[in-house]
Amino acid sequence: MASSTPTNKVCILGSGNWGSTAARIIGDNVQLLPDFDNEVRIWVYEEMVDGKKLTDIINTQHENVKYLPGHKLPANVVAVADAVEAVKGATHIVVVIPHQFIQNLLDTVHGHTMPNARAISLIKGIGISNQGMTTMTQIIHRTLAMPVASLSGANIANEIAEEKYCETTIGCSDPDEAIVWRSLFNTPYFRVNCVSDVIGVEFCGALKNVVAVGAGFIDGMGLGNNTKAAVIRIGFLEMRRLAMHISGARIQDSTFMESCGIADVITTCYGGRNRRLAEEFVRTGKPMSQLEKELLNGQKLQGYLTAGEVHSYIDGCSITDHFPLFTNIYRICYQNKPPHSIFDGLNVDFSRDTLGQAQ
Ligand SMILES: NC(=O)c1ccc[n+]([C@@H]2O[C@H](COP(=O)([O-])OP(=O)(O)OC[C@H]3O[C@@H](n4cnc5c(N)ncnc54)[C@H](O)[C@@H]3O)[C@@H](O)[C@H]2O)c1
Ligand SMILES: O=P(O)(O)OC[C@H](O)CO
Repeated sequence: MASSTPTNKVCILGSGNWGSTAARIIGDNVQLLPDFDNEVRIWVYEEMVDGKKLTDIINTQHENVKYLPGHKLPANVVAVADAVEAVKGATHIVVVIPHQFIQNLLDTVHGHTMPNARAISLIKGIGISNQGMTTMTQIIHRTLAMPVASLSGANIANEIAEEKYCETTIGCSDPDEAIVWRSLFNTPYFRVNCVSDVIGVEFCGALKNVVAVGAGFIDGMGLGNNTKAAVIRIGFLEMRRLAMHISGARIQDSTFMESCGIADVITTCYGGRNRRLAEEFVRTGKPMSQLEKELLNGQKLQGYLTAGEVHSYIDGCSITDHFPLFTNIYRICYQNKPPHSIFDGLNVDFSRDTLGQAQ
């Protein structure tokens, strides 16, 4: 009996630590989904590794030896250096690059995507524009004019590549689309829960990186678990307050109780790169950008950039008094304030929210 031709095809834009881990999952899952083409193209920001192109290494060794060493990628994951070539024929586009590079990439593929394509953002970061704060799904939708979902959770990529059980959250406003995205990502060790709150999911993912920087400062000062728990609690409340201020009724409070919310704040404040380098920042006094170059082998930090972006927004709205932790973290990162100043003014009453919603 002739098998029907698959109507769907996945492309992954980004091949860092998380992009490569997502490729392992999706590469395996499409082989179980008759509606999906077996080939999954992954766009690689081309670079030379030990004298060879990273795309050639991935396509011959089936391993991203730089960003996810020690874990094989399924052979149906094909590395492509040209982003336009990567999105050709793709109906499902997974966007997973550090947020600082998003607009360039979208401008490159603009006009080359399929009319029926849709996207999902795995990025943890926000954008600042004349219109205020924008999420990654809003930026993708604005540039590529397609439906966009979000995925975020307590998801340290290396642990997922080792197939250690965890959860994640997909935010998708269309329930039918949510089922398809779930089928691409869900595995016995990577459990997906879908909610309809697209931007709530991504605000959680972006803002937790600022809290992670604060947690790293606490570790750098050697202050212990109770102090870190206080920073996590206050940070979580500031995340929620800022997201609600910006997007109000469009965000569901229950989203903060999903993996993308409380669970991610916890994992990131104990196991993430942003936490680790913030600890080094306190111990060595070196700038974050220098530590990123020295210690991450090409991987990128989002937290200290997001602290700057959040500050530019809340300062522009004259609401820094409502966000003392975010403000202190910004000043320690960028204004040479001492790490201990993280505790300045942490006496905001979150039980009576007088901030209101942005107009
Ligand atoms: N690594 C994790 O554990 C993890 C987990 C969940 C979410 N995320 C999020 O996923 C997103 C991607 O992070 P990652 O961990 O996959 O990447 P990464 O930090 O491991 O790697 C950096 C990537 O950026 C690419 N790059 C470098 N310069 C570039 C440029 N000028 N233009 C485009 N790309 C360039 C590199 O080739 C590399 O693929 C981030 O928003 C991150 O917060 C990461
Ligand atoms: O390593 P980080 O700090 O970028 O955090 C990784 C993930 O976002 C944790 O969920």
